[in-house]
Amino acid sequence: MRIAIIGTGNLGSSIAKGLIANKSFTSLYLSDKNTSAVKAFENENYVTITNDNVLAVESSDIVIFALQPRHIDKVLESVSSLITSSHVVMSVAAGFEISKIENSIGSDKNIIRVMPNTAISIGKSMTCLAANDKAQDKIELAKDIFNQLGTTMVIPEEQIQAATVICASGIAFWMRLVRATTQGAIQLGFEAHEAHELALQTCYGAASLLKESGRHPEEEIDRVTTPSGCTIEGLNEMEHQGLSSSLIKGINASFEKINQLKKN
Ligand SMILES: NC(=O)C1=CN([C@@H]2O[C@H](COP(=O)(O)OP(=O)(O)OC[C@H]3O[C@@H](n4cnc5c(N)ncnc54)[C@H](O)[C@@H]3O)[C@@H](O)[C@H]2O)C=CC1
Ligand SMILES: O=C(O)[C@@H]1CCC=N1
Repeated sequence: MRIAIIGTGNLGSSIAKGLIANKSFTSLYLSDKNTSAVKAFENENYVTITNDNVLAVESSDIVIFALQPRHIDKVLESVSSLITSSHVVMSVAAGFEISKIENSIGSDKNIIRVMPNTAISIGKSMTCLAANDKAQDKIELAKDIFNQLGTTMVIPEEQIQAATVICASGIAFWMRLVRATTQGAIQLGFEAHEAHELALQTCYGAASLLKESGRHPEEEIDRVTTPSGCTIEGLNEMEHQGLSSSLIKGINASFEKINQLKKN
């Protein structure tokens, strides 16, 4: 597979890191105006770092556009004449619909919207995929690539905005929960580095329990909450203060915002 990533900022460089760790390409072009985020990969085999988007597109079969929504239109226009019906074009731009990409490069081209998160750099992304009509038979190829970098789910394009909030923004939401736990632990007397380790491993354990047991979170909660014990005391206080409610409201606020971005 000859792959190019156009835009190697936060997400583009994370995808590159994951692909390089898996060596899942025959060539990888990393193209950006500013290549500082991928400088560390310059000596990797079969990796070319460049400022030349045209060279990257011409040298690849799969082109991943990891640009901000305000830049992607111009870049697509600048390379549209080079994109053939055998290319597979992937875009991670949040709120940027397939129809807009089709307007730039044509609906006869293979287009797949990909919504990963930054855990892709360590092969643990939750990546959602949606393809245009032409690329329905390329979705397996996209799954093959992104399953090496975590887990994939194919969804209708209408759900990509919601998936962005839950999975891409979700990384930030979970980070804040981990951070808040460390702040609580420091207040209870742990050193900051100890608090961080305690919070992190407990969070990892909770996610692993759900993944490996297949049980519902409330079933796991029932196993921890001793009658009249400290866990239910804390949990109920958190709910009185609106823990679940504020999380759900935050998710809805993010969703409203991403839908506004889509209209711009
Ligand atoms: N950061 C995240 O966790 C996630 C981001 N996204 C989406 O991914 C996209 C990229 O986000 P980030 O990586 O955070 O942005 P970023 O700003 O870190 O990276 C974008 C890169 O594009 C480059 N660029 C701009 N114009 C260019 C041009 N003409 N030619 C070549 N390169 C050019 C910039 O120099 C920059 O390095 C956005 O559309 C965002 O909505 C999607 C999922 C998760
Ligand atoms: O915050 C944002 O708008 C982008 C999309 C999801 C993650 N980062």
